[in-house]
Amino acid sequence: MQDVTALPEEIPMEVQLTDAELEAHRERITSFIASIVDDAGAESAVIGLSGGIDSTLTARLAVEALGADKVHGLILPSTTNPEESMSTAEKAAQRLGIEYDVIEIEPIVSAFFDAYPDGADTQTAAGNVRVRTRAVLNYFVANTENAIVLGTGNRSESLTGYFTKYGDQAVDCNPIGNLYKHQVRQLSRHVGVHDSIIEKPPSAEMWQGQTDAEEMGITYDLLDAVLILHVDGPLSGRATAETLGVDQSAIDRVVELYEQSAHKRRLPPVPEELDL
Ligand SMILES: Nc1ncnc2c1ncn2[C@@H]1O[C@H](COP(=O)(O)OP(=O)(O)OC[C@H]2O[C@@H]([n+]3cccc(C(=O)O)c3)[C@H](O)[C@@H]2O)[C@@H](O)[C@H]1O
Ligand SMILES: Nc1ncnc2c1ncn2[C@@H]1O[C@H](COP(=O)(O)OP(=O)(O)OP(=O)(O)O)[C@@H](O)[C@H]1O
Ligand SMILES: [Mg+2]
Repeated sequence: MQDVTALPEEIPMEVQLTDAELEAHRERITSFIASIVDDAGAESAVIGLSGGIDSTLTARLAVEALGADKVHGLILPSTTNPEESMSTAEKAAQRLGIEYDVIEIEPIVSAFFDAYPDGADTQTAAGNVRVRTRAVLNYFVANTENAIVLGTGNRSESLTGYFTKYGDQAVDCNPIGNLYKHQVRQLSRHVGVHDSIIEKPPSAEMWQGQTDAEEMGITYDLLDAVLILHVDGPLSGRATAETLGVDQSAIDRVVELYEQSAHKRRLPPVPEELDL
């Protein structure tokens, strides 16, 4: 796996956000959350808490936007979540002073596996059942409490399709959706998310030992650089590889992830209108 821990300084990227820019993002995101809830006539927001950086940052900004009494955390452990992650999620909820429930999802997941045993041992298919089960619970609570479901998706995940269709993507809004993963880390530091959460390797925890970087075959730092320069930016693939000092194969991998996941970034298509 290729890595670039320190990107060459001459790369003209908005990689390092200044304090003023981070404050602007904070302000934009908190007003966004407040207006989404308000415009929907909702009373509060629901968010799944995993003990990871995306959900901890989003929950923190939601508390800033709405107040702690208007944010409801759901901690939804399964057999594939390390206990440490779930206790980190609980501590984060307690630190934020929000109401939270811990609901074990394995009995629900087992019912799916009993109903269709062929998929139970298929790593991604089974993991996606866990992710989609959480989405059902998020909306069960949102419907009950007249609440909005806050998503935690970021731009790096969106552009690579690194999420479960109608799973963790099944939400009402994505407050940190404009931020690349390294910017999520910067904003998390800026608002005071605990270092241990910022430094933990990102993982969907859909199976034991899973990490985002290993599954995607690229680190977030390199992924973000390629997204910024090539997928979102003006450089050719070759110029991006040369600028970053990495093999073309890294660029090809990112482009492959981006192209293969186009279907996850649009609404389900319908046939063209008949011209009768
Ligand atoms: N071209 C196309 N046009 C329309 N639909 C298409 C399609 N290709 C596949 N599909 C549909 O999409 C399905 C595959 O997509 P999906 O069901 O999402 O499944 P898939 O993309 O295979 O798996 C989800 C991926 O997201 C990762 N993930 C999930 C959840 C959280 C996180 C995290 O970072 O925390 C990461 C997970 O590790 C895995 O790599 C296919 O079964 C098919 O139904
Ligand atoms: N065990 C869980 N309980 C409740 N929600 C969860 C759980 N696992 C995942 N989620 C929800 O799914 C989202 C997507 O997971 P993802 O791993 O991308 O984010 P994260 O765990 O917050 O951050 P990261 O793993 O990158 O540090 C989480 O942010 C959270 O909202
Ligand atoms: Mg995670």
